[in-house]
Amino acid sequence: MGATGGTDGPIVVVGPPGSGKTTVGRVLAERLGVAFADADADIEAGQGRTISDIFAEDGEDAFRAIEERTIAATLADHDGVYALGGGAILSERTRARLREHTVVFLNVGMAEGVRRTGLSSARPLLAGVNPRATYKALLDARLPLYREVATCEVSTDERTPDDIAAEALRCIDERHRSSGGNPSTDPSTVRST
Ligand SMILES: Nc1ncnc2c1ncn2[C@@H]1O[C@H](COP(=O)(O)OP(=O)(O)OP(=O)(O)O)[C@@H](O)[C@H]1O
Ligand SMILES: O=C(O)C1=C[C@@H](O)[C@@H](O)[C@H](O)C1
Ligand SMILES: [Mg+2]
Repeated sequence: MGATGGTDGPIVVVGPPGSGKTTVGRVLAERLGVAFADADADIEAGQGRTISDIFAEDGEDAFRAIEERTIAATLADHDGVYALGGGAILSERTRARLREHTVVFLNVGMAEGVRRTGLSSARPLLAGVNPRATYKALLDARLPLYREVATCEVSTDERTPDDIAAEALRCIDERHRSSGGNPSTDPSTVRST
């Protein structure tokens, strides 16, 4: 039985860097009284090094392989709220696994996403010379993939994490009622924007 009592496994939170997956995911878990897990944090703990170091030492492909394995293991044995890394949905195998789960897509506009992520070197993909152009390219490429896996889409611009979490919970409840508790029976995403 999953975190909302509807489906097995965790409620999964996806979205671009800075969309608030970690921040809102924690609020969602608190409201549901369940555990929170974060794929980026689990990868760093498992590897004993930062994501920036993994990218620098082993490259992005190696990071993606670790990420895919880490997520598969947690999807199978965690029942709380689970925030994925921003690029986790690039993996076709991960997207296929997410079909069995309730997935909240936190959307963010380019200006706000760039503002929230700043120039932090903790996000190696955005650490280049033109983070604005990089962020736009990333959003353009990934938006269809976030939407492919999403059960609910919630816009996060100009809203507090509490407000976003409440909207996500309303959407999840609505979906469970209309689909008899199984997100895979109705693939259409409910957009709460
Ligand atoms: N709704 C919001 N309004 C304003 N600021 C926010 C909101 N949600 C998150 N933030 C801020 O934006 C920054 C990024 O948030 P957070 O780390 O939760 O994003 P993330 O999606 O987990 O990013 P990443 O993909 O890098 O893990 C943080 O400084 C956080 O405090
Ligand atoms: O958007 C991305 O591709 C990434 C986002 C972060 O959450 C980390 O998983 C890593 O920096 C890669
Ligand atoms: Mg995060």
